[in-house]
Amino acid sequence: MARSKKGAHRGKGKNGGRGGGSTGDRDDTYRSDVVERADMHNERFEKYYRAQSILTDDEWQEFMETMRNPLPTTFRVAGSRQAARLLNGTIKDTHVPHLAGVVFEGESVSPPSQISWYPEGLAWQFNVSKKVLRKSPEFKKFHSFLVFETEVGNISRQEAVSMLPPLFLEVEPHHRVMDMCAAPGSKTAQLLEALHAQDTVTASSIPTGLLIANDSDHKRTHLLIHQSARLPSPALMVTNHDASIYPAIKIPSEQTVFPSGTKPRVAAKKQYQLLFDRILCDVPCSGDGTMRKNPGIWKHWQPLDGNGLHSLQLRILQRAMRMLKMGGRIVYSTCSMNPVENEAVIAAALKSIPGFELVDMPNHLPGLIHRPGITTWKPTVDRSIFTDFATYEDYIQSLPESRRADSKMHPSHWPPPPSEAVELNLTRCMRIYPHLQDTGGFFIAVLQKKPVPTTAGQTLRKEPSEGKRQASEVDALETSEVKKPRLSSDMDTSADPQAGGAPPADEPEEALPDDLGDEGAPGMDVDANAPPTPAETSSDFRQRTKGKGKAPGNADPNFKENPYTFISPEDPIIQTCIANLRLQPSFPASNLLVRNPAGEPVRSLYMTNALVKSIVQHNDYTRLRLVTCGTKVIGKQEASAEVRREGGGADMQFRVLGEGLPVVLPYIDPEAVLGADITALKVLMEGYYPLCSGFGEPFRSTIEGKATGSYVVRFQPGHINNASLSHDLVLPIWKSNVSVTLMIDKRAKSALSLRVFGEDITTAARDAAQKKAQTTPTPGDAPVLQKGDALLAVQAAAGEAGSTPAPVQAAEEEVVG
Ligand SMILES: C[S@@+](CC[C@H](N)C(=O)[O-])C[C@H]1O[C@@H](n2cnc3c(N)ncnc32)[C@H](O)[C@@H]1O
Repeated sequence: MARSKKGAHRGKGKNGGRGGGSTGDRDDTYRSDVVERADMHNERFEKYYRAQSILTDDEWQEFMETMRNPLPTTFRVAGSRQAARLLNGTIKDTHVPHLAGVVFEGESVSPPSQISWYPEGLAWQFNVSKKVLRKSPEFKKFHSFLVFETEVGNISRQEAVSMLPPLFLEVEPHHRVMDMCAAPGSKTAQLLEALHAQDTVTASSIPTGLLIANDSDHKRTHLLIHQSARLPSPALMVTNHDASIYPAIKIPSEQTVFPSGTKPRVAAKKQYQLLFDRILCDVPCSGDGTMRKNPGIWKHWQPLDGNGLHSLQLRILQRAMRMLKMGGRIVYSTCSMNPVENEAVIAAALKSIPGFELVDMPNHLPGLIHRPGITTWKPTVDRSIFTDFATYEDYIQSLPESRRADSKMHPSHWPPPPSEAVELNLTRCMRIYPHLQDTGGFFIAVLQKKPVPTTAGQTLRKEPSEGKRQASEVDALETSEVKKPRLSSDMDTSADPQAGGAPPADEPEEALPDDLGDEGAPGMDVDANAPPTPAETSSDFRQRTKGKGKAPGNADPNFKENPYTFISPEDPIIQTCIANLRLQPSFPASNLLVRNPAGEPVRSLYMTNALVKSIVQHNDYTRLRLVTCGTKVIGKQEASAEVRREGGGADMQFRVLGEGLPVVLPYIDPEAVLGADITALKVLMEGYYPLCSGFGEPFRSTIEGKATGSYVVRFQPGHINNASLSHDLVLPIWKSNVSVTLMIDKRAKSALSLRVFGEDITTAARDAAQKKAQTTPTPGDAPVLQKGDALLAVQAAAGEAGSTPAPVQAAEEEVVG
């Protein structure tokens, strides 16, 4: 077996809670090494939640019983909407009918079913044992399909409730979106998909909006990069900050949307603070809603974790509120059922920053069953679940004076007085309990920033500022004044200018000062668009035109990422790329950047949209702690020895990368895209370097007539034997002297092969099968597979590349978990 079925279980994540965890998702913080059912008890848990009266006595048993049952397997068809629809069609019309009527050991097994509330039926669930997945040929095959499509990012294995928050944000392609606590990134992927709603099956759109995915854990930001590589986006930035003190981001006036009536004095300023239309606060929490997936929590759960996280959760939400545009929306979510992490945070945030309201969205997702937020609760002041103090004052009075200052409890742990709770509309929050729809436990609140009416027809024109710097938010001129949060000393952020401390009540709105000294616009204004002079070397030219997203001063010396350097469109290498790749004049060449200390286009070119470029150019990337931005589109192809011998290579250095092709495709001259059919695709699948002479006509003549280099091929829909290509497929190839290579990752190739040909016909699969045949162990003595072996195991599972029993089990644990 790949891992032990028994053993100790870690009970707490980072940051004192689910900090590293997430509902579902590929997240190992609370690895669910199996806990015996008999051990699924925790007196403190029961006592605490009984005291909260969140459920009736009748429901309590059902709730507790469901908490002890394993979760169904759930997944979401991911990627751009059109592509997702196609794959969903395959699941619905091909896989599910095959799985209907399966009988295993005398019992019928239900096929996957669509999650009723997920839009367009793109999310699924099924509840079958590992034994069925292993032994039933039909389910084994379906499982292989899931493993492959998960590997290449077309399917996201995600807990059902974890899919909810992005659906309540209703992101549109022009929105400026912030995901405050984003790693590992399953919700980030959903937000990106919404930003890319205009994508087609083959081509990506370039949204005018923006998604910043942030996480305070540097290592985990790399999970975000991995996750988002599945939907390459020029509109993405990944940052590494403590969300509760997220810095103000500057944007120039041309990226600012001025509401009508903006004072000329304000509009004339050069820089403003970027405000967001949508912010997700999926905050670190104690995670007791994930107990079904992470049964180790049973052993360690205690309510002081929730008490301890409350302050951080509140500060993150308050920071989000200060970065929101008027009319903008925040979704606050946790996978905890504890009111101290939920309604208490919402109530304290609403009280500390006026001008916000909870949005009532009970029927937003028809079919979703949830309960209203609660208006009163009983925090415990110690581990023994002492919940008898009705107010903070009662509690603090009970302490000897000498201990009061050390208390970890805050007034905001307690519920507001009943009339205030009604005023705050806390019942508009949404609570999801496991027994309602066989899910994990979850909490969601949707907040909106509203204009604050003052006298007839007028609104307050007060803006929050970034501490002493008076950074204002011109996008939201008509917002409320922001009061200093009523937090106790350890939560008070006003001393930190980046934490958004509140301005004096009468501070007028101000744009950021034009003269930012060390943070002014970087070097692109140095005649960057003048073409290279005849005397100038490429390198000189680059020095002159460099537009690094880095400014001196204010920089964070501990931030070690490479700088971001925008390359001038006139750069000789860019010009060569444009010519060789046949990119049309509309190609946004000025949005290409490189990431290396020298700022030279030596390996990969990334593409951003205009807004991301603007942010990179107007902010010190070390202050932003920018881990990545945009998406890789063009990469250097080392010329083969053969090409170099022939004197070639210099002109052929760059090619469109497979991952960047959807972004670049709309700009490639259609005449330059080669046409082919499913037969040519089969040849390219079956060999690493098939000879040009091995293709049928007309593709053979087309490709034989081409010089060495990078090309893009559009495969038309069609059928051969049992294989079927139902839609256009566009892929990059590399033509050498006499052969051709499909330039996609071997896992993507295998997934594609399974989808189109019904089996893995790739060379990698054949090689793997051969290798396995030579080393097949005797049953019972099988090797433990590593993560990267999963594909191999899947081939075995699907019976397509030899079969050994143990690796199949390993693959199951990768996906079914
Ligand atoms: C519940 S998880 C987020 C899950 C994520 N939204 C998803 O759907 O994949 C909470 C995340 O918050 C991060 N985190 C903890 N404290 C933070 C802070 N102060 N600022 C930003 N992120 C923080 C943790 O590293 C963790 O990745």
